[in-house]
Amino acid sequence: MNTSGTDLVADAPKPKLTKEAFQRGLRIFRYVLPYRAKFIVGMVLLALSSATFMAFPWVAGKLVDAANGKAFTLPGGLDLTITRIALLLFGVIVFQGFFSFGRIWFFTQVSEFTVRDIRQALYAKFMSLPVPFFEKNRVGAITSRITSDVSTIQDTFSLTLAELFRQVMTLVVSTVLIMVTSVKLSLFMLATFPVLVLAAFVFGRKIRKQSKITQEELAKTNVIVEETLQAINTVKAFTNELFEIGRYNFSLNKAVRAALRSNLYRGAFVSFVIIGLFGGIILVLWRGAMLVHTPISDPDHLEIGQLVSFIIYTTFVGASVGGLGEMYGKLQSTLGASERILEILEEASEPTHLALAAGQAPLRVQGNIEYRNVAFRYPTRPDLPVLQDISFAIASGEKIALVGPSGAGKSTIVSLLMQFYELSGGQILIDGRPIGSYDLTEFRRHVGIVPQETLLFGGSIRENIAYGKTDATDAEITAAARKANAWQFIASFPEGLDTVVGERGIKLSGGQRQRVAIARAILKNPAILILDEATSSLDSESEKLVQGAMDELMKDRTSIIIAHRLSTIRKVDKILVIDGGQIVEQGSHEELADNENGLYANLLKLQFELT
Ligand SMILES: Nc1ncnc2c1ncn2[C@@H]1O[C@H](COP(=O)(O)OP(=O)(O)OP(=O)(O)O)[C@@H](O)[C@H]1O
Repeated sequence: MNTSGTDLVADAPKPKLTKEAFQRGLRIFRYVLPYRAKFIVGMVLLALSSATFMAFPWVAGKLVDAANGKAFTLPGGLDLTITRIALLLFGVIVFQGFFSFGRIWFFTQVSEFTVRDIRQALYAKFMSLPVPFFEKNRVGAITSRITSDVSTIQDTFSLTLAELFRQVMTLVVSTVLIMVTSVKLSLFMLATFPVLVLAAFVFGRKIRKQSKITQEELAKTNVIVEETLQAINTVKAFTNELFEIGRYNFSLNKAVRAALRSNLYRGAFVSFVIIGLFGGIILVLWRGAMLVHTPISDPDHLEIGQLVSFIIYTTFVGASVGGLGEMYGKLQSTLGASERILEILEEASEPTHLALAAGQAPLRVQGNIEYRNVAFRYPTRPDLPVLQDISFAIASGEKIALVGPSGAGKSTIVSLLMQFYELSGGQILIDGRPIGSYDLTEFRRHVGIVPQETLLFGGSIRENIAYGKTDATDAEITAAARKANAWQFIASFPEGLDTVVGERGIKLSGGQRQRVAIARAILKNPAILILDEATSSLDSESEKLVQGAMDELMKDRTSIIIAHRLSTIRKVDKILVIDGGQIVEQGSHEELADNENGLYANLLKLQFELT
């Protein structure tokens, strides 16, 4: 029994084992269906190994009887000597070994394949869920679905189910066998021993709760240490050393008190197990010995061998009663885990698809964009209108810039074009058609994005550029890198395109990362382009290279630039000035700069002063 207080699944909520919870949780079994043949073989082997396990005490009892001078005669009339019975016993064990091997092998296959399928389904689901899902749920919580919840289920398929089956079978068969041996002694045993085991189990759970309290108290003292050491300057500056020492001592004493209390229970538990459980066995032994002592003619008389088997079966009964109690907790965790997994699998996906449907012609997009009275609130903050009445039009091949203070809504405007969110009002038209009427995957293929902060995936520069077109040839990748002004720095690395970047590789500078992102977008060759300028300033050399790459990228494409440095957008066709989720001014650079009281002219002045 686990009294150490380490309860691995304690943190996950556990549903009550109701019929509904059971039925809902059982739906996870549909992932086992493809492997049902293996599952059935595993079950048969499990039954066989349990049966041989159950035969062991019986044969062992016969061996004791044979030692006692009582021959063991098989139904065919064959007398078994001590050596033969010992060999039989050995045979039983060998069979059990083989059956157990087979059971583990088959159940492992079922659980590994099932869990692989569940993980695949979950990951595919994650990929297809809409962006708001990831804003409403913490990433940690989502990833624990695919890690710890799936592991819980794996344990169930590989161990818990088999254990459950074995415990039930052991309990039933042991009870029947001892009943056959001696009804009187069985009833006596069943009235005492399992009750003691159950009491021990309940006691054990209480102790685990107590140890958890101790751990929590100890964690609190650690928080004090961590906090104060991290902010040691603040502690010293406020001369609060004594105050912190007092706080720590108080918390530590609380932890010690909790630990003492928990160990008091633990000590009591250990002595309960020793006195109670072993006492129970002694009680049964005592009753059994009395029965052995009765004359053979007495209907209740027991042979010594029978008593030996009886005692072994009794420990089996005790172990399975305790085991079933533990199983209850495990089943709860499994149901909880499978419910959480199914919940995600049943979330609505975006209408994306991975491959082009047969016979479907590739979508053509000219790149005419029109926003008509677009209003928007983020699903996570429905009370806050982020965009109101946004209307503008861009003809194919035109370039516009969005400028405005931080938090005005510029990034939001472009993320709506990607259809990451549903509009709260108004319409977006592409080539005169509502954006929602396009096939989502096909449409996104025609929109390229160079984000503010380029996240490179761990891997080579080649892989990172080819992310824009996964089947690109080396020549295409090199050409894109050249156009993006990235070739110079890539060629300067000894490993060129194979240079590993990301967590385990070299770190590229901000300007270099952006040029990789631009090369990616060039490869993708989209009709519509979104450029989110980096806020952190680059040095002038790097900026010139990035700007040149952007100009190359924007050629012949409808482009929307989110600009933070106004110097970079003088050449655009139109500038939209956004403030508080609305378009407050629009026009060319000259027009806006001339309007002295306007926001744009003010922003321009501010930037000029700063530089
Ligand atoms: N995913 C989100 N969920 C909820 N609110 C958001 C989300 N993204 C942005 N917002 C809010 O929407 C408003 C507009 O943000 P947005 O990022 O569009 O501004 P921005 O003009 O692009 O700012 P910046 O120039 O600083 O990038 C802000 O109030 C912001 O807090």
